[in-house]
Amino acid sequence: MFRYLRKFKPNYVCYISRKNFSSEVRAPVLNTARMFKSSVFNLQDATADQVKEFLNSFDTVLSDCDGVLWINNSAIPGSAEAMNFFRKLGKRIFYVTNNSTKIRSDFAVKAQQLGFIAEPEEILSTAYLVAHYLKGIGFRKKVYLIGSNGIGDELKAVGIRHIGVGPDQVKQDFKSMNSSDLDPEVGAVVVGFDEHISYPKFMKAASYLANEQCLFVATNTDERFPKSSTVIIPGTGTLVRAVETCSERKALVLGKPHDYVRKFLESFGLDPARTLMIGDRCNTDIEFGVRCGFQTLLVMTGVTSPKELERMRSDKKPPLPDVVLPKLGDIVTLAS
Ligand SMILES: C[C@H](OP(=O)(O)O)C(=O)O
Ligand SMILES: [Mg+2]
Repeated sequence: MFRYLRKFKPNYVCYISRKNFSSEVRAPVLNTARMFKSSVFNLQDATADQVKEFLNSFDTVLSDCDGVLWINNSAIPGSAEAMNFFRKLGKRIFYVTNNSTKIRSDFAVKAQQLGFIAEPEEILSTAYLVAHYLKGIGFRKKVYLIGSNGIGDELKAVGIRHIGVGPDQVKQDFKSMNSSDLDPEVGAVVVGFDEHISYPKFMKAASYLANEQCLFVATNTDERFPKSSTVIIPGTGTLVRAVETCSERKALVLGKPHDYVRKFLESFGLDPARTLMIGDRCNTDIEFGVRCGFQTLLVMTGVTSPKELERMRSDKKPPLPDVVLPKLGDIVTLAS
């Protein structure tokens, strides 16, 4: 069994065995990205040989979606070419997204329409993870869902009933809500992205969670969606933290950078040292890659701006990516 030693933080040295990328051992391994002798290495400064060696240093590509491949429904220029280029090189491809608004097959259709080669089985979305988790623990009750049909349909696909999708506006004096408004069969509250979020939904979620036996599961805690130029788009983390506050409970979060998605990926027998995690957000994508011992590539087309990265780098604020690129498509130009 191979064992690798790598300084992860100045006062933090730990080991990783090649096959185990448990978050208990947080040691990314020495790898080609390390050959650049510093983290946050801009691949645009690499020599042609270094780019070649980097491309030969991984067999599997896990790519985040929002902010790396597309923003909303517009592909980021060059990203489809890059992902299809990796596939042509024989790399295994997974799309690992904290987005919970679609079932896997709909994500695959969206990706194909934007020029990406993608199969449903290659999509790892948090809606699918929620259904996979509840089915895995033998959950038989009903879910009160703050979220979209993406989660609802994945739950239905594994035979789990749910209520709550869609608008739920304040009808009367909201303080007059009483237990007759609650469904006694509910045994879990799930929180994902919900454009119809409302005060009654917070009241219902908190009331169900007043029962300690009621499970509390969340898809992700991204603070914001990738920035548009002028407005801030609150992410799912906004909703999850609100329900945590009013319920005085902590959610089990299934998406990046947390344990459940890591454990799910372990079932594919990936070799951490030869896996590349590509992301636009350091506290989810890069953190996830570092926890798993993957190589990490940060692109500047989503949440993290060059200025923010510079600040993180000067503050030595982990997790820092191994390598960076302005946009994913640049890798094809560098390799040609
Ligand atoms: C931002 C996140 O998507 P991801 O960047 O993980 O694809 C989400 O849609 O909540
Ligand atoms: Mg993203």
